[in-house]
Amino acid sequence: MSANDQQDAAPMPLQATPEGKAGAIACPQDAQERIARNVREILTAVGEDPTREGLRDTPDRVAKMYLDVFSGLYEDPREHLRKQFSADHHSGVVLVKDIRFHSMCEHHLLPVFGRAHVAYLPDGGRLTGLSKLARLVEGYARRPQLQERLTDQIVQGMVDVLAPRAVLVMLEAEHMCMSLRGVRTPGSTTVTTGAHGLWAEDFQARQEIMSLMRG
Ligand SMILES: Nc1nc2c(ncn2[C@@H]2O[C@H](COP(=O)(O)OP(=O)(O)OP(=O)(O)O)[C@@H](O)[C@H]2O)c(=O)[nH]1
Ligand SMILES: [Zn+2]
Repeated sequence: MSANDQQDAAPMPLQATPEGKAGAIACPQDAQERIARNVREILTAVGEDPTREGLRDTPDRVAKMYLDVFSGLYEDPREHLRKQFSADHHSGVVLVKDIRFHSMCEHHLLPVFGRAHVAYLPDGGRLTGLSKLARLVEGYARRPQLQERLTDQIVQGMVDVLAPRAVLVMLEAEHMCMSLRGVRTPGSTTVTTGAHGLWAEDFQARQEIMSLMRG
């Protein structure tokens, strides 16, 4: 592959998922002010004084924080994959391991963090930039999420844009809602996988990629 091979892929229409959540939504104009107002209310409700010096700017800080950690709602992460290269004759596995990500559990709005391993088998015609796979993970992670949905959206995003022969995604993550509160099991890790194409159908082939991911 040479630098001259780099090209923008022809735009292809992206299908909305049944939940309509794969793409971008518009950020409400008054989001910052509304979040801040409600954080002030939470502080008051727990018996704090939101006007004391240390808390005075907290509602605004928290509002900015939420708009940052949920910024993936306002982009279609699949757009990153449109930057493509001609694959020449490469038809082997492309695996990006250990993509660190942070997300937010949609049940408790507490952080989920871990590593994503993302692999695909190009169709012989299309490769995307390696960093774009990490950007895809990041875009879907920066939303209120379930780990299973995050996994599936990453798989589907790659299928939608790259039309690969196979995709395998594995996420290993710790949920603060399980360590900080509730059952209180710090250090436990949840592993989820999602597969498409050859790696969904062929157990042996899937095991080979999983051992590369874990190796
Ligand atoms: N499947 C799945 N469950 C999740 C995820 N994040 C959090 N949960 C779970 O969502 C569940 C919510 O259960 P509820 O009983 O409604 O809430 P809760 O009373 O706060 O539950 P506890 O966490 O058990 O105290 C909990 O079991 C969480 O562990 C996720 O990404 N995937
Ligand atoms: Zn949770």
